[in-house]
Amino acid sequence: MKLDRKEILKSLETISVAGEGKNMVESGAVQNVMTFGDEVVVDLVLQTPALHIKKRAEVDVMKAIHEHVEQKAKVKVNIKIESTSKKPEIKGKAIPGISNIIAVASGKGGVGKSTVTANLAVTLSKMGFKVGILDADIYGPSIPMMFDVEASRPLSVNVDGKSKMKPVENYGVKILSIGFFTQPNQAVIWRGPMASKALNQMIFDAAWGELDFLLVDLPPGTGDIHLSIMQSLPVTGSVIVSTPQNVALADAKKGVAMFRQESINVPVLGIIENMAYFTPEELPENKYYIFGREGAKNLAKDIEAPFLGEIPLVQSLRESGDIGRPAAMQESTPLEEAFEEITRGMVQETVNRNQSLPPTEAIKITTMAGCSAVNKK
Ligand SMILES: Nc1ncnc2c1ncn2[C@@H]1O[C@H](COP(=O)(O)OP(=O)(O)OP(=O)(O)O)[C@@H](O)[C@H]1O
Repeated sequence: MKLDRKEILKSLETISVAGEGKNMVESGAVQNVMTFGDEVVVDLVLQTPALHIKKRAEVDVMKAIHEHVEQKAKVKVNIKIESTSKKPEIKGKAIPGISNIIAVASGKGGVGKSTVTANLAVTLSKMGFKVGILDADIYGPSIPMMFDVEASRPLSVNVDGKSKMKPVENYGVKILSIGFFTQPNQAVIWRGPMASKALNQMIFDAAWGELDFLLVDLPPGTGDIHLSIMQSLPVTGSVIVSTPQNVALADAKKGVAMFRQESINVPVLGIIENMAYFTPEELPENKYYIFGREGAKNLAKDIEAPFLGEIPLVQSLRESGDIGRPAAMQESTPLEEAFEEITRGMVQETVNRNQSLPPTEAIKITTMAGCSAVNKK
């Protein structure tokens, strides 16, 4: 069997890379096509490290050649990532010692963003990562309660002759929250610039030490405060929490649009579906889809973002939040497993995203993703 290179190129003109209008040949994504007997090697250059786009490009190339040229051709696709000026760039000053800053956002309030943040943090810590949470929810900082440190206050420490805030620590997670600086029950009304200043201090004037992940629990919505955080902090990526309900999904979509707008350009590492279904503790097999079914999963598909997983609505998750001991700490439970799967996905997406960053950071985190806790399935 001899394969014709021109025919192969013609077949590749029928497909495009996800997110690009032009066909693969015209857009320059196809760099080279080589044939050896019944073998074809296609070299592709993509501008995004997103795993699902790479996978889709590979499958599309194979399909096009099998359908239009030769069904039995052995197709090999080599993919190289070459970032252009459009690539997500990290803005703001790098913070020494902090490898990845992940913004957790929701769009709508009350969908469980803080609950998810707290459980992602303890899961990352159990996996061996060094983790911090910056609770930036100026309207209702709930992280101190979820970690049972409401009465604590950050101490001042001296670092290289400068006085810095030492984060409060519990369950292996370092925490700074806007809630530490307000009285309980005091309504916090911060104007955008004031809140940004306080947040900047909690990041740049704090002694976080070495962190693999700093999770930022954002306020709900897509307001000024989000814009200033995104533009002043070197945010690696964002994670969006939504329930399957339409009103929550519409707001989650706005959140995604905010992260993807040109002036912000923070990659969306994934969508998490919270309160996916209700399960009574005594009847764990029963699932009631009270907010609708798979809404956030479908949203992820629509906007071509990874779906990281779902968390059911269970009473123990609410209770553990209220008593200040995140549910994912309880071993061998379905909730622990669900959070582990989601966390592994988030780490993997961070690794993928970091392929377009300077090697030091990417290598560091890639090595850790190989650790047994992260790979455990
Ligand atoms: N999967 C779940 N099952 C049961 N209860 C949950 C679940 N997720 C969250 N909750 C509860 O719902 C309430 C709201 O959750 P949480 O404070 O995490 O939401 P949020 O999105 O951070 O809210 P906001 O940012 O608007 O303050 C809390 O009481 C929490 O315990």
